Amino acid sequence: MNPSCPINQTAIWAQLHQHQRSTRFLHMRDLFRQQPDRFEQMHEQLNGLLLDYSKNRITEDTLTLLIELANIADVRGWTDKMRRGEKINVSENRAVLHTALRLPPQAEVYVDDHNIVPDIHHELERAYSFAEAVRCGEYTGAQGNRITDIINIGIGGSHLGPEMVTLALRPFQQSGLNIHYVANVDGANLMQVLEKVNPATTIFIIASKSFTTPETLLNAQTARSWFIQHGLRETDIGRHFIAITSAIDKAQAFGIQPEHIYAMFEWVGGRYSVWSTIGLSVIFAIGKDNFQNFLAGGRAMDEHFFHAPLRHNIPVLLGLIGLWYHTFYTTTSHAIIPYDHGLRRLAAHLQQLDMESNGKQVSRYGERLDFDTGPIIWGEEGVNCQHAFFQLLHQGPRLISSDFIIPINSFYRVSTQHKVLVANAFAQTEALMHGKTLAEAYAELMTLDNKRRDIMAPQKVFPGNQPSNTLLLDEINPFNLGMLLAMYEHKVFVQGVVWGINSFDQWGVEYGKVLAKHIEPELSNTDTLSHDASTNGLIDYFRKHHHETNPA
Ligand SMILES: O=P(O)(O)OC[C@H]1O[C@](O)(CO)[C@@H](O)[C@@H]1O
Repeated sequence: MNPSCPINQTAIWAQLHQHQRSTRFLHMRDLFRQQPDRFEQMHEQLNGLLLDYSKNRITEDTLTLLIELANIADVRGWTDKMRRGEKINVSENRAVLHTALRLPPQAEVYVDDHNIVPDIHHELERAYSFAEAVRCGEYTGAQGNRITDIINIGIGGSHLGPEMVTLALRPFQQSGLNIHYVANVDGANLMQVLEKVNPATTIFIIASKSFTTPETLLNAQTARSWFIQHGLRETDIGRHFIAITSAIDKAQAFGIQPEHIYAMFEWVGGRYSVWSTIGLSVIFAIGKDNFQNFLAGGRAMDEHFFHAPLRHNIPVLLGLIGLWYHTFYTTTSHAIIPYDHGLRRLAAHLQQLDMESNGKQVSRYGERLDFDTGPIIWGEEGVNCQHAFFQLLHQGPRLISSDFIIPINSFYRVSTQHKVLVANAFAQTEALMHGKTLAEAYAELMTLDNKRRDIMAPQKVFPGNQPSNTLLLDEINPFNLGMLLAMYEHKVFVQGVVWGINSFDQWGVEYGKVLAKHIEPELSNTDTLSHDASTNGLIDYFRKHHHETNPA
């Protein structure tokens, strides 16, 4: 698509709107009745991953139209541009090469005539060696102590991906190291971690691509002061503080020694960076072999995405089905429901991945898009969410799509419990799809008198027709997790391409940062305020009621 032919002015766009109007009263219950082999027709498999997308408000015609839309939007062409290293992040004039992070050492990808693959592997090998030296006790703290704790200080993409992967792969943790994450500038986050550790046995990773993110830098400075106040010397900082950044000079200015700086690359966005040395905390936890399996899983999904026909392409199908709801049904949200305790931070990671990428209403050419784009991503681990917000999914008035992510096997050898977990997940997708009719509700209430039945039956109706995708994984292991995360990255990419969005910048985050910089000194001084009445009132109230307390 180019500016002269926006996607919403194409014939296929109008056809999809027409198709939505003519099919919107179809109930999935009937679609399953009419098409007994619906599961056979509407599932895909890749290695240890199965996607069942049959519980969606779609027919074969819907898919044909959506694939046509993907072709018109040139999803294939944009994918090729991305993997070849063309600067598709036009607003920042950058290539977008998180897929290169997953390539084997012998591959070649060029940015400005420079093959970046050896650089990637050089940095990863440095990270593997350092983590191994720490894990085996060869690298010690400044006072000769064995390292026991790693604290990753970073926010957004420099936090969410690494934390989520570390939690998810807990059973694969090889070291006795405790891995902590500090993201929030709320001092409570850092302090609650620091009170658990000994500075002489702790390594701080300052993870910041830009090395300018105020929250991260303030946390890093506070950690450094705490380190000195707790018995270590200024000269010991070099042994306990390391950085991952693309701003090497800034990390050095902070006092980090060059041999402890791991390079990040300009052509990878924060929310796509867990595959790079930003994943160092993960490497500390699970070691080189497991991390390489994680990369291999991502690469397997890349190969599938690059080569499988669109009709059988897992990220393409997920992207198009999501777009069908968000744009043509104008739904506003999509839930992520992993039935796995280890994946409890998956929704948080995907929130950033999806909403920071596609939460936009202007095209990559600067034109206003007058259709609905990126959804609100939210979610919680199953089954906890069943006892929290599932009521609204089952009987609330809104159409809300969701992804159920379910491992078939648990690492913890608790089959009996695991079957209960999985049965709950399957039951939810069935209930959401099938619902319960008024007649069925009346039939269930035979023992009540008629008056009571008339009151109760409507309350027991489940409209159903609530769409869901189910993703089954053999188990949550590094390879499968790699496939899963890369799958979501490509899903977001497909949607961004069709909507005509640049999914790789994040200007929306900048404005709030600028205003915070203005307000921060105003909280301490007595200058006259010139904001709106609400903001003035809040600052004024804070000034009157805040008690100054800082560490000695
Ligand atoms: O790694 P950095 O540069 O500190 O940035 C952290 C995060 O801040 C953002 O720019 C905005 O939230 C994210 O895109 C990024 O992941």
